[in-house]
Amino acid sequence: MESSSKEPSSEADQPEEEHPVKSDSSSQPIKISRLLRTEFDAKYQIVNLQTPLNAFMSGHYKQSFAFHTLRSRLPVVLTNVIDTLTRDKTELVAQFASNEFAQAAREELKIIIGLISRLKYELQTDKPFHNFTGEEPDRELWNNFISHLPDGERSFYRASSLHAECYLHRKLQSFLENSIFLKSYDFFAKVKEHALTDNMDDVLALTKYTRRSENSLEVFDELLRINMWSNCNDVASDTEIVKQTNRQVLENVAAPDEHVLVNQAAEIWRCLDNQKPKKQKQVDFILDNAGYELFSDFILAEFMIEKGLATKVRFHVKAHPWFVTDVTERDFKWTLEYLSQHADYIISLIGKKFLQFLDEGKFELAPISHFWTSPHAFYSMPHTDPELYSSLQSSKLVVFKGELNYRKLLQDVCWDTTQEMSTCLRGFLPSNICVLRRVKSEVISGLAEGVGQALSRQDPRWMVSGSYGVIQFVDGSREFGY
Ligand SMILES: O=P(O)(O)OC[C@H]1O[C@](O)(CO)[C@@H](O)[C@@H]1O
Repeated sequence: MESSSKEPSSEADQPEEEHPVKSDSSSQPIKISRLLRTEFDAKYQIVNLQTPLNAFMSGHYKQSFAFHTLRSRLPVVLTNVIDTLTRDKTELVAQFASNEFAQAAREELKIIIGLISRLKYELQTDKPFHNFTGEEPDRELWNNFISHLPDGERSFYRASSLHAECYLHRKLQSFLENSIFLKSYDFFAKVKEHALTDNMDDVLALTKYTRRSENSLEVFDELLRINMWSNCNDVASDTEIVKQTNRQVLENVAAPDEHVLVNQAAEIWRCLDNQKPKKQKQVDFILDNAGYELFSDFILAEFMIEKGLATKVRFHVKAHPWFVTDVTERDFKWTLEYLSQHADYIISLIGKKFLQFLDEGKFELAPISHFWTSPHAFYSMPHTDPELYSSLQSSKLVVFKGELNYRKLLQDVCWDTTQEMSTCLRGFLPSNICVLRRVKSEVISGLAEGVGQALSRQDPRWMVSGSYGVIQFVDGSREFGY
């Protein structure tokens, strides 16, 4: 989803270009953008700064990844959706409408393309968020949220980027929800399917590697690292590292990995492997991306079940397509079916085993909650979705996968990198918490003193490249008496 095929058409469409010029005082090239505000910056009051410490991530700060996302990445996502709809028009009409209604479906498709173009224009011109006025099941939640945003934080570049990104993806989905013919269409279904089918070598390698694993902390630690590195769907295609890293982990799992900035595997192991036998030990996975990442989630969950670390793993999926590659119920089931029917015997066997786990209640799909596709940071869960919060309280460990979950845990704030994670959670601690995430934005906490500074000197893009990761743990036991 990262490549664009459209030419920018207006000033607001122009990507940020940085033209190297010679400064007067030295022969060093400097960037014009450092000297001049662009028309865009002036119009939308963008400041040429990094995100200040303790501020929300926002497109307001030009030197932030949030700005890059709003200015360059999200318009491309929308352009690609429009391109796909235009390209697949005939196929879609045939799939979703009978002959009798083909013309009406074509008209509707045109309207949807128009709505997406309008959303893109609103994004590029920092327009305010609009209420939801259709049949969205979570309409009230969203409208309530929008109405409580302070005046100056209700548009794309003024809002926190968490809110802006969530709003954009929610609006995109609402165009389908409110359609007649395309209600059940998923703009990103094919992208998600390819995220698995294009990576079957990795699926097979991981399957073979994890058969007959020992029940030990070392193996568990490896699996956590493999799983954390699998969180790569969203990382820009400039990072060849992404593909390689997982292979490296598979090939040389014993090697110390200085790209894992925090590794609390031992604490997670202790939390699950406490000697006291328990009748029920449930682990919850708050899933992120479909494809190879979801497969690697199944592998980690399988290990937990088979080694007695959990009696049940409950998977939380998104209520509807979300952030391009997030797992929905359909993706979850499609993945299991695809694996179980695969021509490769080993893959089909593992697919069938996972289906059996589902039958036996060792794997479970959690009830669908709109909280995961809301704009809310997780600390608000006890108030906005008390039922979900209390269901997580019965879990031994809640595993949060990926970047967006991490940002929601930390409220999308640019914390001091050494801030304790438990502080950043702002009281959100339904149970023990584990996060497995590649670092893709400036939101991070829990690093040792000096690590952030050293990385910034060595690699200024360390926070956004996706080539560093964290395996973090927050102990919820004291509070809840586990
Ligand atoms: O799939 P993940 O790990 O949640 O990553 C997606 C997120 O990462 C980003 O690319 C950077 O924060 C966001 O735009 C998006 O929220």
